[in-house]
Amino acid sequence: MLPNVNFTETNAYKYLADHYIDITATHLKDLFKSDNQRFENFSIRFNDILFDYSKNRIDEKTIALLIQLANECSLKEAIEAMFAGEKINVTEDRSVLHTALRNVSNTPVYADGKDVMPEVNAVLDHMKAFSEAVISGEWKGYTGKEITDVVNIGIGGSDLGPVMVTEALKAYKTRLNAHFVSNVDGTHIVETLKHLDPETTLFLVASKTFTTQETMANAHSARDWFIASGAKDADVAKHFAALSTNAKGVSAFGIDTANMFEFWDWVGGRYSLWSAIGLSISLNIGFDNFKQLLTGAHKMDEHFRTTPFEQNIPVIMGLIGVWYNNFFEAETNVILPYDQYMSRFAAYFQQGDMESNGKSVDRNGNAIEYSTGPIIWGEPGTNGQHAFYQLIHQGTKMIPADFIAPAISHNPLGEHHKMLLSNFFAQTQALMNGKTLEEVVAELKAAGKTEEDIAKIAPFKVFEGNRPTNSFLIKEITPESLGSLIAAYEHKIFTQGIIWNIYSFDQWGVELGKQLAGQILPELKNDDKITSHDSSTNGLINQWKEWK
Ligand SMILES: O=P(O)(O)OC[C@H]1O[C@H](O)[C@@H](O)[C@@H](O)[C@@H]1O
Repeated sequence: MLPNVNFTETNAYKYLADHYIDITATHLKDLFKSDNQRFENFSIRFNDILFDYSKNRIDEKTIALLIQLANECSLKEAIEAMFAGEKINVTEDRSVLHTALRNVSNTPVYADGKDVMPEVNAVLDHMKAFSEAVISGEWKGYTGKEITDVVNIGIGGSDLGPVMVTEALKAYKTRLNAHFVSNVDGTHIVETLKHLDPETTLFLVASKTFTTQETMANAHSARDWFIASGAKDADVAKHFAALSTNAKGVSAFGIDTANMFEFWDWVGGRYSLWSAIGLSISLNIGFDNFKQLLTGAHKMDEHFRTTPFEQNIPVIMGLIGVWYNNFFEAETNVILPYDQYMSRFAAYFQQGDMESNGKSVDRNGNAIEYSTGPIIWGEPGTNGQHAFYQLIHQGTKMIPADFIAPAISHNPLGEHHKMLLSNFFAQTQALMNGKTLEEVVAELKAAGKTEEDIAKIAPFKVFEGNRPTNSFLIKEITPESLGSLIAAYEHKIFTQGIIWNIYSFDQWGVELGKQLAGQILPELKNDDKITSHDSSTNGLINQWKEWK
């Protein structure tokens, strides 16, 4: 059972509300001035990850009260409930056990009274054998040629994780070329297939339910393209594999169940990259590296489960997020990887976080009166600096930012990495310190500007600073460190869901649009004028019918 506490009614919440007034009276740079141990006090080393949260609008009392809040909301018990396989996804009546998928310690994990580890390991063995056969070239296409290209067809959780990890770990690429098709827009699959050869292409149809419209449409089009090349139905087995929980659906599609990689309903879509959904990752970076990814995540799982909250990275991340979300009324959280390979990291956690905690009903089914999940966004640095950082530095909104950078680059080209990292360090410093009017005036004077010019321009050059950041400095982006980092973000989402008293593992909000699209699709198949909807929807459909 998950705890059921309205966090706004806890003692900690009341203390935090008072404490918030004190903190807002203090500038972040002054917090540094008054504590020369601030970095040591507010940073955590975990293997090759340094998590520095000292540039946040917090002091020791803030952290103590936030931890009291976590305790009053029984976070510890909730963590145990998840790891123990309790059905904490209540509205779908399911356990939440993505942690079992990466349980490299192999200790038993129970769902519905049954140890899931033998099944988990059997699928991993299958993935290993398949990946090795395809990568080595032992697995041949229907005309006897080796596979050169792998196309993952999936959407949402069956796409974003594999894409993000494959990109992030491109430095570990095998000889296979990776492609990802997700959008039902025909352009996506047409553009992908244009450059591929059916004789050397392997399709992975990735869908937990095996009913998702976009994925099924793309899988059928891929199959048609394959058959149109002269292949026979019997050849499909050599070129299509399925990653799914739905064996019946897979057989009905015509994929050999020997080529089906199974997972289970206790794996949420957006937490599924660790499951058979990760087969594209295993093909693209090799199974051993995939295993390292699991190992890194497992290490973070252990850290989350056993480390006191004061030293617990996901718990601290989650609580600081609550602090900004519910006291400072920050609406978003920007993720800024200073690593080109991690360009899809923010997009991945847009689903991870927003689909999990974008909820407005609490665990009692009552409408919520406080703010829940933040809007997640972001792009890799330094591109973001030349696009949207203006608003982060000088806009009217507070935007807590996560900076992530590897100490060692996979591409140590000249001075590039030093330049990149100088930007990372400088940005967090600039956001914290800002620049006062006096500093601006002094600078302009030194540059020889007249009093008149200075008066005209100075106010626009002032930076208030006091803008919070977390920094993750990672020794190197390896499968293991990436696995740990992803798991830390997953558990941050969990922590926040517990505090907000919401169910983080369902996603009913994606249903309504699907349902209405199902009603509209038949109306698009004839030329009849549509009058059954509101005037806007009718107008749009009828104009489309005129133009199509
Ligand atoms: O893997 P599937 O079943 O194709 O689902 C793909 C996606 O569908 C919906 O949008 C949601 O349920 C997502 O959480 C899910 O990731």
